[in-house]
Amino acid sequence: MENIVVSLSFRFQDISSSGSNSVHSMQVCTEPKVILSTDDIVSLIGNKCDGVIGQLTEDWGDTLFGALKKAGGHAYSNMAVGYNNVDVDAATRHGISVGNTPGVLTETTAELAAALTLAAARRVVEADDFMRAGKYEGWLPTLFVGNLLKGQTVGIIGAGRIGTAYARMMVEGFKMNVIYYDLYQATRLEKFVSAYGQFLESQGETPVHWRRASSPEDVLKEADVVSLHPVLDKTTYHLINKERLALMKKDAVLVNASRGPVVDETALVEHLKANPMFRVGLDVFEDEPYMKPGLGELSNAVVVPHIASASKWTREGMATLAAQNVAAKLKGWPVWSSPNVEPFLDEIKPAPKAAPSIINAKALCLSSMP
Ligand SMILES: NC(=O)C1=CN([C@@H]2O[C@H](COP(=O)(O)OP(=O)(O)OC[C@H]3O[C@@H](n4cnc5c(N)ncnc54)[C@H](O)[C@@H]3O)[C@@H](O)[C@H]2O)C=CC1
Ligand SMILES: O=C(O)C(=O)CO
Repeated sequence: MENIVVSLSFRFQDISSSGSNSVHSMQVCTEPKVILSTDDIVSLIGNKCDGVIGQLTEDWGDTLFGALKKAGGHAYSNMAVGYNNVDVDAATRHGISVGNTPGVLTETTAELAAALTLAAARRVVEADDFMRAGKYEGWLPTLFVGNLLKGQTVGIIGAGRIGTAYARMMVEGFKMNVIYYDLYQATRLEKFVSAYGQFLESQGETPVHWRRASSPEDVLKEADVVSLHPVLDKTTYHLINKERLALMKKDAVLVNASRGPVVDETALVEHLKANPMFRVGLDVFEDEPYMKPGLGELSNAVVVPHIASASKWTREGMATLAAQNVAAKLKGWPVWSSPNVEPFLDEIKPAPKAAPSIINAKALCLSSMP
């Protein structure tokens, strides 16, 4: 009998009908309290638990991995692609695998970043408030004038899966040029923009272009819109600070759907106050669930509560991948080595007998397939 603790209630797909004789017992936490503390999770783990699916709001460090190991556990998965809340070295020391859920969030998160870009650039939330307050007296040439995106430059910091998907949306949708900064070359993105530029030219339209920047500063100075999509680690903590904000255009749009601490939010509040034409769209906050003082009162900030991955398809996909990460480890199955996780989402064909994404697979010497 295997016990798995799931620290949030959601529709859970059957992971136990995969041909093995072992029986899984699954406890889905349905506490009305939605954010669990470390103590809550320790008591949910109890003294017999084989694996846990946890959330990005939880602090998965030595205490929790120690408690899981003591309860006989050896598998953990974040129900998220980002895992800055997980001390992977601590998990490895305890012999526990750490899964995450890449790929199924890419387009959903990029779409919300695009929505925040438009909302901020075209002042959608301010205008909606104005309308509901009964202040609209008739069309005016000067009412809620914002920024046109077409032909401008979008800057991407962190051009991985989500950064690339967002860039493509802005290129295809608004014919924006791209400047990006990443530690690695975004070859797929470069090829796409080049090919799309050639297509536009063949239609007699102005082509789009891309440029790989040599520093974040380069992006911030040149771009009209900057969207942040890097991982959160020591290299990206407060990547956007007072000095770098000062480099941006006075009427630029900044979007953050990565992690709150990538931006020094206190510096951002001061920048927004001093530059009323500068606008931000924020899905994530430095001290979630709180905003830094003053941010909530600023009309040049659009703020939403970390909903970038909140589409039904994505949330079901995240749950499926997280469950399969844990179940596969408990069954001793190998780790999926392809970035394509679609085979795990097929509702007709059985899922591959593999763990979709294990971060410390190498450190734990887990075998891989295909
Ligand atoms: N707001 C939300 O609901 C969501 C937020 N996220 C966040 O987005 C992040 C990115 O997700 P993916 O695109 O799937 O990951 P990814 O791993 O494909 O992309 C991250 C990119 O950041 C780059 N990077 C790392 N350090 C950097 C640095 N110092 N400067 C510039 N770039 C750097 C990497 O080279 C990589 O290309 C996640 O780690 C997570 O924190 C992800 C999904 C939903
Ligand atoms: O997957 C992630 O990293 C998230 O932030 C989920 O929304």
